[in-house]
Amino acid sequence: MENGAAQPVIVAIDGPSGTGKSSTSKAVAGRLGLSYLDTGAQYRAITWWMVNNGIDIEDPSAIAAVTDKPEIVSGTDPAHPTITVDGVDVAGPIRTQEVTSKVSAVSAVPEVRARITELQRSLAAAADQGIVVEGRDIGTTVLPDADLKIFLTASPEARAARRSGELKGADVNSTREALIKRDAADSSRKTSPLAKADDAVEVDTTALTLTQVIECVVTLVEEKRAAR
Ligand SMILES: Nc1ncnc2c1ncn2[C@@H]1O[C@H](COP(=O)(O)OP(=O)(O)O)[C@@H](O)[C@H]1O
Ligand SMILES: Nc1ccn([C@@H]2O[C@H](COP(=O)(O)OP(=O)(O)O)[C@@H](O)[C@H]2O)c(=O)n1
Repeated sequence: MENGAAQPVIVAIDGPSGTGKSSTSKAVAGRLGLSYLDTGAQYRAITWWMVNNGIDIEDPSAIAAVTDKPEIVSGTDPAHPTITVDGVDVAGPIRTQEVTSKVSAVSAVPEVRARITELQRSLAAAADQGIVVEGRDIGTTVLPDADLKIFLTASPEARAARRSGELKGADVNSTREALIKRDAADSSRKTSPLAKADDAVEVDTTALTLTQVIECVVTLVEEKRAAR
């Protein structure tokens, strides 16, 4: 147990939008003293840069040609996660409706995925205590050897209600349609689509509170550590 606890632990948390990945991952990492990485924020950051630089989002070759240009830096402290592009704090701008509506197209470009995946692997390797990495393809592609893989799900209705609660005044029906559209694009792309890894534990969060989901994941991590 003591030896196990000293080894870094890698946790992959995947799932569609609004299933609770960010809130759960941040809390679990904070509780267990691990680093935390929001990979969606990285895809949003590169999308923000493309939009800001007038790159045609509909043209994958235009995106591929400039993929290496922006410098994307993620801070992995779960109490204070950060994201910068060329030194600029973009934590706010990456959450706009414009970026949200364009991120699936940018993140489907293989060159973008290759670059961001490499960044993610180097951050995971540098995390002394271990890390919770959340996204869409972490268990399947980015960290296939993760110690624990979780796949969060929830009904589209629950996810839309959660998201429109965050976006003040947003209509639940249009939020639901936008979520379904983004999930479909993320699940159907050729390169590392949103998917559950065969060895992931699926947790349906529809009827669970956030606290219950956090407890469930913390218990699973502790069981993994104890079994080492
Ligand atoms: N089990 C849950 N029950 C109710 N609300 C939740 C639950 N999990 C997350 N939330 C809320 O739903 C919203 C979306 O959660 P978030 O963690 O950002 O999801 P994701 O990262 O999967 O898109 C947040 O406002 C969060 O507080
Ligand atoms: N590992 C990942 C994470 C996100 N993404 C892309 O980035 C988008 C935004 O991810 P996010 O996690 O911020 O999305 P939300 O579910 O929080 O709204 C997703 O819709 C995907 O298009 C991805 O392709 N691969």
